[in-house]
Amino acid sequence: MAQSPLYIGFDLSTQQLKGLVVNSELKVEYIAKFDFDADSTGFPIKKGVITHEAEHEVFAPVALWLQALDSVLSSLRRQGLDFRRVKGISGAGQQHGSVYWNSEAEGLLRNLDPARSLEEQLPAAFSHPYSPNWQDASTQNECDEFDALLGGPAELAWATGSKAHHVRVHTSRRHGDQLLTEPLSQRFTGPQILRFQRKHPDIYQKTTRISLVSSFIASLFLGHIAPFDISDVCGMNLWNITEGTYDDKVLELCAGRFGVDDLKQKLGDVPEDGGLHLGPVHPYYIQRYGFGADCTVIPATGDNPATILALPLRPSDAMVSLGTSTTFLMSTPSYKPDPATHFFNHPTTAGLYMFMLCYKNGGLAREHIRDAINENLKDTPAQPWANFDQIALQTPAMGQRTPTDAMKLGLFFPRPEIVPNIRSGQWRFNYDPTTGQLQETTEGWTTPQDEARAIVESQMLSLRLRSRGLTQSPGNDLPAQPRRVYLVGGGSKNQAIAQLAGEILGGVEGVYKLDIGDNACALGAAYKAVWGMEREPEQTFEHLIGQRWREEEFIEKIADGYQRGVFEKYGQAVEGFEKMEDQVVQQVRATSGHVDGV
Ligand SMILES: Nc1ncnc2c1ncn2[C@@H]1O[C@H](COP(=O)(O)OP(=O)(O)O)[C@@H](O)[C@H]1O
Ligand SMILES: O=C(CO)[C@@H](O)[C@H](O)COP(=O)(O)O
Repeated sequence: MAQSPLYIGFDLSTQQLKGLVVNSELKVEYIAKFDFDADSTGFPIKKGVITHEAEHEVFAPVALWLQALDSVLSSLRRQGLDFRRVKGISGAGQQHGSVYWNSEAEGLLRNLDPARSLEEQLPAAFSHPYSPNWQDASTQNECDEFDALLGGPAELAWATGSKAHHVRVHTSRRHGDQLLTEPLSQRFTGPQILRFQRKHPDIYQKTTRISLVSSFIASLFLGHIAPFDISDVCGMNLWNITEGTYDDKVLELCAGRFGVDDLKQKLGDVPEDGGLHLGPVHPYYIQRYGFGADCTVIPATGDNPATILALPLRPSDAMVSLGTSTTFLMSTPSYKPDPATHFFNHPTTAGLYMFMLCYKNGGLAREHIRDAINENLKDTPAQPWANFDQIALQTPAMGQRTPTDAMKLGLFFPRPEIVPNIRSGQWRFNYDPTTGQLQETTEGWTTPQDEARAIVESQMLSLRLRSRGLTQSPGNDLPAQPRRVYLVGGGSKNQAIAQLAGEILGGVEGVYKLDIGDNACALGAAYKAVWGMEREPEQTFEHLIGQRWREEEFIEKIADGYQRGVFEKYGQAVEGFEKMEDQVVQQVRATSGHVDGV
């Protein structure tokens, strides 16, 4: 019997490259991983990047990724993958990073020699050997200019889906006698290109094309420079989402004296079809690894857009990625941009958008409280979350031991936060929902115990506050809420967090975790390749994946979602939470200068 075709999704993220192989039935057959810090040779990196403290620059050596790609392919071959079965390749790239190619690039890519590695052959193709990373914080001035250009952050968000992400003085905090500066990431590509153009005008001039990390992956497989993907291009602050074209005004600022036409050439066209056949895989891969000549390259997208492709996500579903940071993703037909959130084109489906919230304080902030509780109890169990979980579940909702108690609300940001854009710090409040009275105090708080529930509640209330305009009533007089909440990432293993996520965010059908855990974005990229290659004319991604999706094998229900009464009580808490955030932002503005809108 003929074996099923296979499809590879690559995930080129900050700290690793993964290759994940699925068959037409969406079942994972192989996974290979290259950890940049642990497995690379010859690069002075830490957590996948190089940091220049003085200028707040964070960047990655592009040659590192070349080394990683040959290594992942070799690893898949060692595992026994028959590359002749692979009919499609797609990928997921860390968002916002850019790669700068020179005039030699097309020739070098076209003439790749299978006897030599990518790392041996391609470094000469780059006009600049480094890719600015999404954690970079060197573009304060450029972000200010981007935000001011169209009238303000809200106008830039309306045009491009996001404001320029940056911070001002409020990132500084006192630690004893020292003034520590903790810049936030200014991660969108447009301001990065503007700074590059001004700082290295000669190199900018010699740059013939600019790739995103996603289109860079596709370019390596194609053997020529691939276009941007329709979703990932929205992470640049250069693409006008409603008009479906680059925004000329923003390009004018970004290109400076080199001119818009020149920049447009560097950026290239953006095809609308996320399943487009970009072309066959380059002979390098056929001869070196045994790919067939009929293997096709499909546009690679950003890692967050790829994550929503890891399942047939419906517009009323929500995904929460509980990693080092927290990201909240929804697919939605509504375009409602706001300076605190991000909108992207959906990676596969015209007429849909991806809504994203990206928080810096996720797992790390929860770990601080987990460790404080273990220390307080003088007990660090083998499962370090055991005490945190038990206490979080024993604590009543909003810490209200009796119905007349005040609700306990807090913000817990050991690192500067993106949502809201604010310096690091901790704030605790009591809130009386009957009078609307809010008071900054720790009265009635047992610290750190009460904080276990309070931090999870705080993180989930922030998600509910910012996504409520996108949810709808599922009918039967139920309040607006997601149909399902899907958890991915390291924190999705945590039963207590799952339960609180359901109580606060709702989800009429419950809270689920993906079997694939932390490989969701590589899986989404592989599914994109399946769809690109096997779709019928006009068949949507959701339809094709939905038909082949085997719920019982791929996901697990881990908690109830909507509970009448509890959800409504958290509705009152959202009001208090919003007030509290406003108050804290005002306070910080008064004491340390400018803060962006919440
Ligand atoms: N059982 C658990 N309960 C809560 N959080 C957990 C648990 N196991 C791992 N985590 C959290 O998962 C995070 C790492 O998730 P992961 O998705 O691997 O991260 P990354 O975003 O860096 O890829 C850590 O911050 C850790 O605190
Ligand atoms: O900046 C963002 C999203 O806007 C990050 O989510 C990057 O996309 C990096 O992803 P990882 O490498 O951490 O997966």
